[in-house]
Amino acid sequence: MAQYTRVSGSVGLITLQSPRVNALSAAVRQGIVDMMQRALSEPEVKSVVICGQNGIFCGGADIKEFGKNMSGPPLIPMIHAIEAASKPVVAAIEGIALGGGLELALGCHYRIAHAKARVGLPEVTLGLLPAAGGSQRLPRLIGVPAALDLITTGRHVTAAEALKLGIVDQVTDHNTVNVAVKFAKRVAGQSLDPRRISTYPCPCPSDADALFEKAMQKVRRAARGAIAPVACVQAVRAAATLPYNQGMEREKELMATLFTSGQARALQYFFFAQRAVGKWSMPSGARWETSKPRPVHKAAVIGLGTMGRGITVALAQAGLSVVAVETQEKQLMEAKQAISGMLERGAKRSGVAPALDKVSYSHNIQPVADVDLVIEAVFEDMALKKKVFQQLSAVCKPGTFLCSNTSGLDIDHLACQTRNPELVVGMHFFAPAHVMKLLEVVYGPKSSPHAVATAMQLGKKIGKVSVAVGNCRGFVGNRMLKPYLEQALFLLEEGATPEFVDQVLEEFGFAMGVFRVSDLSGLDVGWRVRMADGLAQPDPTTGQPVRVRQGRRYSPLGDLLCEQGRFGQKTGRGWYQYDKPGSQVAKPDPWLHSFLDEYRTRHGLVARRIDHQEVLERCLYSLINEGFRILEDGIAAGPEDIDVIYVFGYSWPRHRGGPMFYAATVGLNKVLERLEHYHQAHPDVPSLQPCRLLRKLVAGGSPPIHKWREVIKKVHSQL
Ligand SMILES: CCCCCC/C=C/CC(=O)SCCNC(=O)CCNC(=O)[C@H](O)C(C)(C)COP(=O)(O)OP(=O)(O)OC[C@H]1O[C@@H](n2cnc3c(N)ncnc32)[C@H](O)[C@@H]1OP(=O)(O)O
Repeated sequence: MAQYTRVSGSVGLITLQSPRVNALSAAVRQGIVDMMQRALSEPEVKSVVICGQNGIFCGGADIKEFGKNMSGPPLIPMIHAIEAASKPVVAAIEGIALGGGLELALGCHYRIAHAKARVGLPEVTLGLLPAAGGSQRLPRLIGVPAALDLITTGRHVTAAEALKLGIVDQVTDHNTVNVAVKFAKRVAGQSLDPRRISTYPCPCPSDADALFEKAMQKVRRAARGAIAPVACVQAVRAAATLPYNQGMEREKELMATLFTSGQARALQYFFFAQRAVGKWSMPSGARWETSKPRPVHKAAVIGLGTMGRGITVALAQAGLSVVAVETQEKQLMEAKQAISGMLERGAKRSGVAPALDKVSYSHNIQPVADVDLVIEAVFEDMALKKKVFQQLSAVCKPGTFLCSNTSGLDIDHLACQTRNPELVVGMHFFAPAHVMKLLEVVYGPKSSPHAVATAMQLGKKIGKVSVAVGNCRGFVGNRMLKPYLEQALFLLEEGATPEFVDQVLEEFGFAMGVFRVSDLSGLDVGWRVRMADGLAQPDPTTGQPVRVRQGRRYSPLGDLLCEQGRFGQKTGRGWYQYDKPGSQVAKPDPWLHSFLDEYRTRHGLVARRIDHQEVLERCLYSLINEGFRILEDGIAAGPEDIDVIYVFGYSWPRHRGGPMFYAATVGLNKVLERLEHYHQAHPDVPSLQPCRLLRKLVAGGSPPIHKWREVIKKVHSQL
């Protein structure tokens, strides 16, 4: 809807009204068309201001309408009519003007923004391009390089930057609508010809071909197979090389391909998935709306290794006071230096003062007595963590939340060490903790809804996307990773090379294949866990590693590499070789190939040709199958939780929506059929056995992903 009022005698004020972000739904578009007609037909009205209700100009097209039958007036003619109007139209931008919202503002003759407003064309993040003239008007207004940057990244810019770039004409600290109304009165009657952006020539640099070639290479490198960024470059190129009307035709053509693409569907699903995870629920019935978080002003971090340092930085940068505790004096000194460096570099990047004074350091636990929340980040060792939780429980003031950054240990065992187990939750950060967006908030059987709500709110405050998950070995992310890693090792045993497996996964869209990731994070990390689990020891009778452990197929390849001191990048050798320890350039290693040959011979394995399809299916479908088990077990509330974890924590390509959305795209019956096929070929690999929920979904006709929760509920009620 849009409301019309006459203000200050001669200004028609059109207010967009569509909670929460005044998206351009059919009703809003109809309202704009009708109210513009009214303003233009009233002789007393000399100029028009468009604004949005509740301090938000417009969040763009209504994404919920995509994929449905679009009704109401189309956006492009609506914007053209505004630009062609005979009376000046001023956009009063408060809050945000994004996507179609900014395109609407670009169709206006003037733009006035509040100092706190942000503008941008984020369509690329939804698998689209700015197709309501944005790709043709913005380069004409601010030039090709700046428009390419904004359109291909989708980044939001502040009002100050928008003014500098020339996107807005004025920025104000005062009431934006009042300022816009005054402005509209002043410009009434002035010629509008110089204000219609579509008539501007596109300022095009002399080396346009080279510029577009470079831009194309850059987006292709970053896009990991996403098609929208490429189409965005093509659309801007059309603006630079074609007259406006032909450019608009090209924009429409490119959009037609994107609009119906699977990638756009995946990215739009992912947009709503990110919002869905904030609406968490626990099997107990506790939910986000009814669970009140407690305020956290002061926090503590225990253990200042890599993770503890990153967590300290993330908390301090968000304005919290942090007590950083490290009992080893040398490590404490090093951590102080590292944390200060990270804070200084971060502050320089964002143009603010470094939050050095937010962090106080201690080599004992006493100063945590008055904090509101503690995050334990000591070495991943249950005995050590238990001891820390006992100490914290004794030292902290009543009501302090005690959180562990464990990546997979049992939260309940830690909660049992404390006087108030209801205050204990997991806060599983991902390295580097001040950079990675994901936070798994892990609730145990005793965790209170307040503790979960507080950890979720703290996550939001420090800029993380937080997902509430149940307590099990590896939680969601690492639990699903296990069968994926296992399949990758089995593929090596059967004839593949690390570089081939990685190539297939990188072509799929992962930033790095499984073996390159393993080299980066260090092979010894998993080795230590397997040793603690009694898996990595050689067979006591022969002294030879065996390929069966605990009754199922096991690959000791990773353990054997670790026994040789090959821990990955840090030792200069792992699944690949590196020029020197610490180097990041991975090269195939002939030693590793001979080692694999010898290994296969020793174990009577005959190498066979393994194709792309098998690598993808075995690695991804085993991971997806575990995802279904996680849903079946109630560890994640819905597929969106898993997908958000995988995109933000494990570099799953966003344009494929996450593993569960991908399974839905491939077809659940196909996933089931291929899992059955591989399980038949490898009956000693339980993770390939299709789980009950997957079978149930297929038997129920493979309902769309937004209906899975209903099936999951039924599965739970039958248990
Ligand atoms: C051939 C066809 C031609 C068609 C041409 C038209 C194409 C136009 C392209 C576009 O305009 S695409 C849309 C571009 N806009 C965006 O990408 C903005 C998306 N929104 C956001 O980034 C954020 O929501 C926000 C606007 C920055 C606000 O963030 P905040 O954290 O304050 O709130 P949220 O929780 O994210 O959102 C609140 C609420 O609003 C819903 N929502 C937000 N934006 C839209 C939207 N564009 N359409 C529909 N709904 C939207 C969001 O889902 C939340 O809903 P909930 O139910 O409260 O969870």
